[in-house]
Amino acid sequence: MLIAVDGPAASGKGTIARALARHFGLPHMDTGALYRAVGLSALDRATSLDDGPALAALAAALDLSLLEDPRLRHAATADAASRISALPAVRGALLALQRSFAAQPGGAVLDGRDIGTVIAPHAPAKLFVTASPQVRAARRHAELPGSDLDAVLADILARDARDSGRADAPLKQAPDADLLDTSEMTIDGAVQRAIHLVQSRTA
Ligand SMILES: Nc1ncnc2c1ncn2[C@@H]1O[C@H](COP(=O)(O)OP(=O)(O)OP(=O)(O)O)[C@@H](O)[C@H]1O
Ligand SMILES: Nc1ccn([C@@H]2O[C@H](COP(=O)(O)O)[C@@H](O)[C@H]2O)c(=O)n1
Repeated sequence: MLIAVDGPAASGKGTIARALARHFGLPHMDTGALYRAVGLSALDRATSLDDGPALAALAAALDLSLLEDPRLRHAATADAASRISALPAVRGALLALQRSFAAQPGGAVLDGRDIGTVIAPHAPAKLFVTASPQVRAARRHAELPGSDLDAVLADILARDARDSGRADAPLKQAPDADLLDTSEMTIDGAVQRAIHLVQSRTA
């Protein structure tokens, strides 16, 4: 069973994707972490966030230990990830890794921005998870001690605009994806709804 989960920043797609993976006994890939790792690697090396060839080289030889780095969740890393992910050379360098994860026997759950549209458009179950920007900002603010709610909201809106507005693999709902707006849902409620939607697509 292959499940594609997409949505904007802090919508809850990672929480839902992990819960689906546990429920259906599938491996899970957080593809945003790959872009964050490339962004973090670029910040560490002072590589320009506009230098496509240099960033693609970092992505192609990605140090997977960076996926465990706590700095991956910092706002500066998220911002860098959002900038470098607009570059086709970077996206191209991460494509094979994601597609081969999606192609493993038995299936997988992947979450990101372009899973249902580019990485696995053939996935039988696709969710587009969203929530209002205010709700997403409040959730992210609660996760980041010492953060400023207005700054978190501004960061989320800027990332939404960049992720949706780029030419290559923009954030958008696939035509055959089920929309799941979690603004008014608890985590448990959202997970139960997601399981039901996947079951109805794969029965
Ligand atoms: N339905 C919900 N109700 C309340 N809190 C939620 C809900 N879903 C997720 N959360 C919380 O919101 C925060 C963001 O969720 P999560 O990390 O799953 O979002 P995401 O879309 O994967 O974020 P990102 O794209 O930035 O990686 C987490 O603290 C999570 O526990
Ligand atoms: N499939 C994807 C996944 C992520 N991105 C970019 O990475 C940034 C960080 O992702 P999170 O899911 O961890 O928030 C995100 O803002 C996107 O710019 C992507 O382009 N494609």
